[in-house]
Amino acid sequence: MTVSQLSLHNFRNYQELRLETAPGFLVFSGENGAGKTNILEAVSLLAPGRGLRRAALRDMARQNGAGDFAVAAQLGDVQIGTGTDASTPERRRTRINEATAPTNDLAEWLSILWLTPAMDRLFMEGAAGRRNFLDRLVMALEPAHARNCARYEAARRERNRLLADGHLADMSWLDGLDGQLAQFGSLVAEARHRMVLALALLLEEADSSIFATPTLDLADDQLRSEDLIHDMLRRNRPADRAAGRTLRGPHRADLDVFHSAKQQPADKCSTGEQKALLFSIILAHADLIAEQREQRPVLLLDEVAAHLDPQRRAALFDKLAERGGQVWLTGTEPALFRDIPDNALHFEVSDGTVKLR
Ligand SMILES: Nc1ncnc2c1ncn2[C@@H]1O[C@H](COP(=O)(O)OP(=O)(O)OP(=O)(O)O)[C@@H](O)[C@H]1O
Repeated sequence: MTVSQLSLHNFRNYQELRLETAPGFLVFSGENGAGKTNILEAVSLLAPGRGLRRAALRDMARQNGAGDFAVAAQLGDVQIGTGTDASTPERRRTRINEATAPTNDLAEWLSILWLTPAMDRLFMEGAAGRRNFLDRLVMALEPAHARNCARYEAARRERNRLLADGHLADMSWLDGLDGQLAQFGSLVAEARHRMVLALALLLEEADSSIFATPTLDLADDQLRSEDLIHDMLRRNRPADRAAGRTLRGPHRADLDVFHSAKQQPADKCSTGEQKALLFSIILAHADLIAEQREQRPVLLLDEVAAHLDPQRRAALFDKLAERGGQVWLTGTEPALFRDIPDNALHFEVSDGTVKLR
């Protein structure tokens, strides 16, 4: 499935926009602040979660607009849409084929992944960013992962509240929450484990001549079965009570990435090498989606071309073209996309308007 039409209403610097798109490459160029990333962010909202900037919904609504916003897409004969109402700007609403639907159901329709300049620091910063990236990779493969993560998080929040309040007279409540954490935590951890194993197999065979090949590992990966998680939660109750929160569990998972050839952890690699590791992961993951979901991903690549030398840039375009799917690319200079396949659609973005070049 790919996006055949994108419509925006009061989203960031777009009052109204309707864009006819096609499978393959979609290139958006224009000067700084024109609204290129905003388009990619809009597409990223067609997946569960907070989108590629992880921004608050309120910030996405156009300033000086009515306070609401809408992003809608046509996927062949399927219509999906998400946004807010002016009366409830903090609440996201989603519609699939004109019927209200849980936002997590969006994962059933599109496998969306992105790389943004902010992700250049993915390996340097805390585990939360990598966990988020990991869960996106899993969700693009197994749509149910979005729902399982949400259920785990809801149970964890509730358990943390109980631990922080110290109202533990009703132990059966805590028992029930531990059961839920173990059940959904196990589904989350098993899905991450499956994806990392499958991706590692593809990465072993990947061509490492252009982009460095990583090996992947999951921290605390033994803690996967429902029974093990349940036992751990029971044993950790005194420590959790003292801390007022759940100290251990799948919410602390981390994705460890190593540069295979250099035998170095990713955070010790150069900026360019780190970016190359991310490209390798994204490309292998696109193959995994094709293999397991029999569809191609929608890739949102924000300003990736500018940071590659011409040879690597051309190699990236080739590799993406081989894989098919839909690739949304941004850059300030149209010249950056000279080596892109002929059938690409080039758009010029200027101050919240988009024109076909
Ligand atoms: N809620 C909003 N309402 C109106 N305008 C907004 C809103 N949020 C952001 N903007 C505007 O959108 C513009 C930024 O758009 P975007 O980040 O898409 O630019 P870009 O073309 O990707 O730029 P760059 O090349 O610098 O990355 C800025 O001018 C910003 O002020």
